[in-house]
Amino acid sequence: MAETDSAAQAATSHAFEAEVDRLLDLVVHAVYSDRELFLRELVSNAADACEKLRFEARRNDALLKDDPDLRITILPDAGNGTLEISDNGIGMSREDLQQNLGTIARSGTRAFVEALHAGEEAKNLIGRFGIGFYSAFMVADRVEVLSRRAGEEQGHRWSSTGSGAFEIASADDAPSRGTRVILHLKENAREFAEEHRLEHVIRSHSGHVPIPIRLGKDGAFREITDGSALWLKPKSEISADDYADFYRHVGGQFDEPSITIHYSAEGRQAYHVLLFVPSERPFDLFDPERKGRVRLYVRRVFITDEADLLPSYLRFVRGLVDSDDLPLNISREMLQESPMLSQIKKGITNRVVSELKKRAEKEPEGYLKIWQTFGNVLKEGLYEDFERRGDLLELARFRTTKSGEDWRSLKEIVADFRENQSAIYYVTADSHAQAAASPQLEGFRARDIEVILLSDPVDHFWARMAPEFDGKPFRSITQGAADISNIPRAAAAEDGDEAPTSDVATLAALVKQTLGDVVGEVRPSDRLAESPVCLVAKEGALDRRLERMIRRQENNQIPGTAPDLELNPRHRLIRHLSAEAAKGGASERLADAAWLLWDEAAILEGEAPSDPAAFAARLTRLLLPSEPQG
Ligand SMILES: Nc1ncnc2c1ncn2[C@@H]1O[C@H](COP(=O)(O)OP(=O)(O)OP(=O)(O)O)[C@@H](O)[C@H]1O
Repeated sequence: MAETDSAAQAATSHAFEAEVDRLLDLVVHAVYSDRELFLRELVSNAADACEKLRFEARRNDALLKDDPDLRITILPDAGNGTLEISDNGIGMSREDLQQNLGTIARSGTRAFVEALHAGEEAKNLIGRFGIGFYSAFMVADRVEVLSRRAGEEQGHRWSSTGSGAFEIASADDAPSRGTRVILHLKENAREFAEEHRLEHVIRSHSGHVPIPIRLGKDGAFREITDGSALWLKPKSEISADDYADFYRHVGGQFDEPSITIHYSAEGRQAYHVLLFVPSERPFDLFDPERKGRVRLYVRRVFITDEADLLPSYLRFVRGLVDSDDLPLNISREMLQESPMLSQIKKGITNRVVSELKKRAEKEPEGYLKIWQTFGNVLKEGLYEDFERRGDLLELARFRTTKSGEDWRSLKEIVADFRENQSAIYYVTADSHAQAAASPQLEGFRARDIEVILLSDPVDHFWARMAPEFDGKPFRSITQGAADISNIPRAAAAEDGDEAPTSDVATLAALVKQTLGDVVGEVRPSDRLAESPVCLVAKEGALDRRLERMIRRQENNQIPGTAPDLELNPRHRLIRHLSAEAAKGGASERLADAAWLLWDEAAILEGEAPSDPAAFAARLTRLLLPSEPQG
């Protein structure tokens, strides 16, 4: 047999991947008060290994063979200062050991390393991301892993002191199936060889792992947890702590769940659901893949956490679904097509959305925290899930020109509509401050019309698809003609005089003639109060800020659309220039002024003048006292 030849027998030494080495160096030296969490990580791995075996045994029950009862065993030895965590799960081959325990395969650990690069301190991060297997080195100065992959003849020993390298050798004392992780405890971590300490840690962090855990001493074993499925127990028997503990195991999270959703569906299909909305952002929330991690079980057998049971805008939800009806031998490919699974997806998506709505109604403050944490992910649903768009709009909370530090729902915004107001107005920008400083807001403020201030990148996308809420369309205030002239101005007394309409029309025509095709239309504005000018995207064109964002992404390869320029007839400058235009017609001075108005509007948008040299020359000409005549 190939495995028993002398090459395979030899011990080999391998360097840790550079990132692991760096990570271990930090872990070994970290003064981290919650280091007991190493046990949860190792128990979680052992449980996963048992669940993987159960999955593979669906097709090949010989794998379970003479040892069908899956279990995790914790074996302390205070005399020798060791602690062993063993399982009779899937086990690891030589290649598995080398690959899994020498590199960074795990997304949580990768996120940890990235945050370290970003300058955060290791001890603050361990609690937030977890570092999986490598956390063993918080309490051990040497770790041995003896493992035999289910169905393979040869077992192996992996060992390391956590600095630089690890060794792998063939080992006859490996378990007949599964893995033994042996920790040689550091002097200051001997407490983890004490039975009562271990029992406490297991109960408080791993009490609901769905594989039984037993604690051994002198050849005798005591069952600490029975591995029963928490999700199948009646709610009345489960405490908040039980749920939180299970959530951390199943979700790989370290916080408290903010919503727990536990129910069984009956009827056309029977399935059991235990889902959690976290209170903190999972580290992989903005992974480009945008995948969720809800686990799928079939009759208590873990099948996969890649079944995409929820739409990607709910990817922050953690937990599991256990189906009574799906066939146990379903392949991952068949899952994609399964109508039964689509029904489950629909059912649980509706349930999560309705639980969020319930929370929003019953506990608005708690809900607001959830929105602040996950709102920018939920908003992706506004353009991805048309069916539930109405529900998601109800869930949305916004900062507006009237909200101050508070957040407003669309229902509240519509309830406070001004007389004659027919649309929900919004402005998008790269930041909240920039949105709030938009000159286009002035006319809306003067009329006391509330405008939603949007500054998440995702806002540019959903808002422009112009959905409606409660029959009211959404309108960007930086786009199209403003239809607010029939809403009375609240601060009419403070307004200056308006330039005569015909004078403004003359000025507008002159500006258009001077600027030519760079500008769309030039017209008097309703939306301004303090600023003399502003730019507005054409109706039907892209919103200006979205266009700018897309142009930046495409390296300005796509042509922009010429925006309209609006003039504020109440502004002294426009009054003055209108009068001058009406009196004298075109002049070099008015041509300079036309271009400067255009540049001023761009500057108000946070853009640079299109031709800085020409801008500077015109400004200089205007600032110089006029040359004496004759
Ligand atoms: N007891 C074990 N039995 C079998 N394989 C194991 C065991 N412990 C660890 N492994 C393997 O080592 C890999 C790395 O483990 P580690 O704890 O670092 O991350 P992880 O468990 O994959 O992370 P995550 O919790 O994100 O799934 C595991 O994915 C698994 O393949």
